[in-house]
Amino acid sequence: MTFWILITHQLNSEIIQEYEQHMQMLAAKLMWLALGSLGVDQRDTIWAGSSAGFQEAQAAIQLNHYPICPEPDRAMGLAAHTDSTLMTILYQNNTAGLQVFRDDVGWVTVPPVPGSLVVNVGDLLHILTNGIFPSVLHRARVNHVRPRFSMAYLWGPPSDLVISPLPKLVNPLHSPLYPSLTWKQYLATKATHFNQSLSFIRNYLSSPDQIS
Ligand SMILES: O=C(O)CCC(=O)C(=O)O
Ligand SMILES: [Fe+2]
Repeated sequence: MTFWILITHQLNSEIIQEYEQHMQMLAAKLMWLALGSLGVDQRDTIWAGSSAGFQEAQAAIQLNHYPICPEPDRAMGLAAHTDSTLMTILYQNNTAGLQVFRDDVGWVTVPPVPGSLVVNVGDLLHILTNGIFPSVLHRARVNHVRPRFSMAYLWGPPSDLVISPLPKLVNPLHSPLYPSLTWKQYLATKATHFNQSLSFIRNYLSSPDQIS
């Protein structure tokens, strides 16, 4: 909580810059762990740069505040969505609220664990891995006892970089499910098609120029 107050009072402070630097390094590390587990290395991911640190990556920090709500069953803090990122690294204060959707059981609460961060796979990692790492549908609930805060580090590629299923993950048995497109194009699609965006672009495999 103290950390949050400091940040909100000094948005341009060194604290946020330092947090950003740590998140940048963590995101690169997590990206290699994810890609490495699929046998993808630096040769297959040219934009990672010579130091493999994804220096060209773009990121934003989103600060979320969910005030106490007298009727939490009649309100939603953040509606169900997937993130339009490669991945999102989320800090939540010690108040539960984040839920992820699991096909087999429905909405599941992600309990805040002190000192831990939550990593959400975003739509671009879903595309890049041809759906092997599916992006996660999630939402944030409110409660009537305590306010909730979260801080999302939204991490993605350079906005004009063309993203497509990694060639190494595509073969005659696993055809590419998504077309090539930039983050900018994907965000424009998301603005129109919301949670249907991934299935929408799947239908445009043969004519990516038409995506907007
Ligand atoms: O507040 C949360 O736990 C979720 C935030 C989130 O999903 C987002 O900022 O995209
Ligand atoms: Fe999110």
